[in-house]
Amino acid sequence: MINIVLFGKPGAGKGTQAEFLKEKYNLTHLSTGDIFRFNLKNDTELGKKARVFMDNGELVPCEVTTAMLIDEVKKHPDTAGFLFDGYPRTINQAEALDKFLPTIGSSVTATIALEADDEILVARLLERGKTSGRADDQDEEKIRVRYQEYNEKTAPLIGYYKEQNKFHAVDGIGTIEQITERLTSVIDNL
Ligand SMILES: Nc1ncnc2c1ncn2[C@@H]1O[C@H](COP(=O)(O)OP(=O)(O)O)[C@@H](O)[C@H]1O
Repeated sequence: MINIVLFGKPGAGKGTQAEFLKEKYNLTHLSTGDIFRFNLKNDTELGKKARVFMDNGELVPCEVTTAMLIDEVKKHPDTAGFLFDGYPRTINQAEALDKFLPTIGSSVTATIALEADDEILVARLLERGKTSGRADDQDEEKIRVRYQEYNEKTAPLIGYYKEQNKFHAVDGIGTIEQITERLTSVIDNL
């Protein structure tokens, strides 16, 4: 089983690249952002718990997110592997994943970060906000909160995975195809 964690700031292109990578490597794509948005749209209990945080650009509490993620993983017992997109986003979540995966005889294979400058990313998000309907993409203030959340809570994961020799970085600026190629070459050399 191969488990890849796609890592990057909001707007870095995780979702776009995940679409290609899941096909190429036959992986199950789990995007916590997408799962939350699905629950918001359908007004489920989970959606109700997540809405305030998401709308403000804050992280949803870890217990809620981790329970949801584990539920999703368990739905795919026969998969060739997972492509985690948007999870883990805190050290607490990374530890939870490292504790959970061995219970299904697995572990994180590698973390790949898509890197890009904040200015480029904020512009991308505002552009996406024009069509995505996402409340958190339409307001520069909320985007700023997401970057703050990233810097405070998510960035420390770089050190966490470096210590395990599982961290790889890829330049996230270029055409979609170029970036897919860069990611593919990292995965092929794992
Ligand atoms: N692992 C997570 N832990 C807590 N909250 C999360 C997590 N993943 C997604 N969310 C919530 O869903 C929102 C949107 O997620 P996503 O689409 O992945 O964001 P982005 O485009 O900012 O990377 C986040 O701002 C957060 O509120």
